[in-house]
Amino acid sequence: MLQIEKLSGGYGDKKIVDRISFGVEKGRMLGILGPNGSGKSTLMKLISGVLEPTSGVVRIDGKPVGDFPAKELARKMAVLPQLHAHAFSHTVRETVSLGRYPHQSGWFSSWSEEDEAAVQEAMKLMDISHYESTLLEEMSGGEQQRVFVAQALAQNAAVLLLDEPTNHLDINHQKELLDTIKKQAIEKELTIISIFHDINLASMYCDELLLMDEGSIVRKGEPHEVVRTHDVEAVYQTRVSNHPHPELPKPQITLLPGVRRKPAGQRVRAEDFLVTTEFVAYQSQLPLKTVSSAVVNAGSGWFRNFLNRRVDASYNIDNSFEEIVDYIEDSGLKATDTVAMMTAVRTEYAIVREYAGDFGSIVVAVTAGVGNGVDVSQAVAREQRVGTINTWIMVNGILSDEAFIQAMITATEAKTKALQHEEVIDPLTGTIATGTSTDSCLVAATQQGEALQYAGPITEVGKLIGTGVFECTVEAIQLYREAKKV
Ligand SMILES: Nc1ncnc2c1ncn2[C@@H]1O[C@H](COP(=O)(O)OP(=O)(O)OP(=O)(O)O)[C@@H](O)[C@H]1O
Repeated sequence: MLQIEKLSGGYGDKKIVDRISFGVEKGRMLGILGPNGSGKSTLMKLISGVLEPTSGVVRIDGKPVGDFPAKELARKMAVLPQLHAHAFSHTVRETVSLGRYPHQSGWFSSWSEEDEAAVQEAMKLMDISHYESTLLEEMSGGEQQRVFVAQALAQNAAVLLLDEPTNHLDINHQKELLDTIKKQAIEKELTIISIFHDINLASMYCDELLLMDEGSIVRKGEPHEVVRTHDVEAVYQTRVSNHPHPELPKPQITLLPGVRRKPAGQRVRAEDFLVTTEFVAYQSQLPLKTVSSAVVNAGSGWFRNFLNRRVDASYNIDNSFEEIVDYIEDSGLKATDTVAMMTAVRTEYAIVREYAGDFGSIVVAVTAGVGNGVDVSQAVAREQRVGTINTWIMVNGILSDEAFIQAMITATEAKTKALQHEEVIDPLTGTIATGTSTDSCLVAATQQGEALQYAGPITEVGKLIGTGVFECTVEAIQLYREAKKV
């Protein structure tokens, strides 16, 4: 393992790195993060011995690096520097072969099968074998970067120090390179320290991160301990937002631009909803932040078009997605900018109403078909049909993440209360229904105006959602029943 103890150093009298200590176990990868000039490269140079530390010690498996003869140290530790001395007029193969230098007693004279195998493997890993005879100056920046990483890998050292290995690489090659390095770390039990500018890549690939500022460690630990909004904002002096990776338990950050959307004074109004026999639709000037269980674009996102489309009760719901996307595009809208759900209920019976409060207002839109009522507490296998209750809540205000979730809960409770009020019965159990088997809910917000941190029934917006969804659902059920009688 690699141990760094109270390491300090810099350039002449200029102290850059100040008493830094940490350790990296075999098979693990540690990422160094920090703004420009924070001392990342200087720390790497102190670890690799390019710079003489003013104090502190670096140990490999307990032995101070100063005690290793130069060539032996090079067999233990490979370095990918930030800036490469351009070895022009060298071919790819020659450049990668330089990585074998520490393993040789005499220059090329002692080129062994082992050297050849290491070079071939490194070129294969970095996907540059086909460039073997190409001159470095004839390659792109990203291709050259892969050659230098191959050179470091060919060195077959147990410790790998990488200064921005993904520099110049496109996203696929960034992923390929880091996948390869990570795999090498695990399979060959390498110890890897790598500098990153991309916090998200570092979070995804590193077991541990170290956040530096002004030559010191601000925070060190697993990615979830380091990639935190507050620390990243303080160190990089920029606004960021932290969110989960869609597939991995690794936090990711998104930059929040300094130039914000102009508050265009946009307001969602009930009279701007289009209610026809074919659909209920709302088109917003600006995208609304939306959370929904729609058919198209479910989950969260920003959308301008909202569609609740009527389909026949016998509609085949297996291939509904593609069919509804075609329908959206045929209507002249962009599916990528549209949240769409469907219903077998007659959409002209939709209830759309506006409710005003001190903070602003909300618009509630409900279509309800209750022939398909389900008592959720007695869930049993049922035939799936498209008679549903679709509930939209559009908020003129800024909803926090909590508020989006609370708005959904409040709306669902209000819907259930409406079914109770209207004594909608689950035909299978004979008990009061709590919803239908295919209900959808959508909460959208302009993200302009007043900030609404919460949306439970204790809050003003929650009260409007509760009353609004209850009233609209009751009325929609009554209309549905009236229509059935005719
Ligand atoms: N050769 C040098 N001589 C004198 N000062 C240097 C030298 N190299 C770097 N410095 C100074 O040391 C400080 C830290 O530089 P370093 O390269 O370690 O930062 P870094 O975190 O790697 O930055 P970047 O993200 O820009 O690569 C900077 O203020 C820089 O000006």
